[in-house]
Amino acid sequence: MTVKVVHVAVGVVLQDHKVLLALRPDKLHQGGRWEFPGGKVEAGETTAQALARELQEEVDLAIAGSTAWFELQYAYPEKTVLLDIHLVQDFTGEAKGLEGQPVRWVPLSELHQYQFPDANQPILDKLLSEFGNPLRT
Ligand SMILES: Nc1nc2c([nH]c(=O)n2[C@@H]2O[C@H](COP(=O)(O)OP(=O)(O)OP(=O)(O)O)[C@@H](O)[C@H]2O)c(=O)[nH]1
Ligand SMILES: [Mg+2]
Repeated sequence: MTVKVVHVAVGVVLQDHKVLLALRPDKLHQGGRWEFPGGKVEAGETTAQALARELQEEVDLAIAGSTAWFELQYAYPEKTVLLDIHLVQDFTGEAKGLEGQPVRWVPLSELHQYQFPDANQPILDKLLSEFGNPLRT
């Protein structure tokens, strides 16, 4: 049996040791968890294009570009996702939840207080190991 894999562009948007999180509405898959903004890559789009579109649509940020960071595949009971994670450090605009969702700039040192989709643990680990060094400000 072939499993359909949903390709998702995920943006880790960083500014001053803070990362942008948005709360997934309860009715959605993994609802009530805090996510890195992003969404499904549509036919004919590159991941970077999909990410730029999603960040504009969801949190009102215009990004100047993004850097592919790493990918991870995760099998939820109901679907399998391929998270294509990009770093974003160059953008304009003030982040706001255009779909009514709360958004927050969260210091890396406070990430452990948030609940994320089950697939996200490797993203959090890598974020803290590469950017979370409190000795470097
Ligand atoms: N955006 C985002 N999606 C994630 C993360 N972690 C994770 O497992 N996902 C999963 O990736 C899938 C696609 O994300 P999405 O719901 O944002 O897709 P989308 O914006 O295109 O939504 P739509 O289909 O309602 O238009 C969801 O099943 C979601 O649970 C994350 O950190 N950010
Ligand atoms: Mg989305």
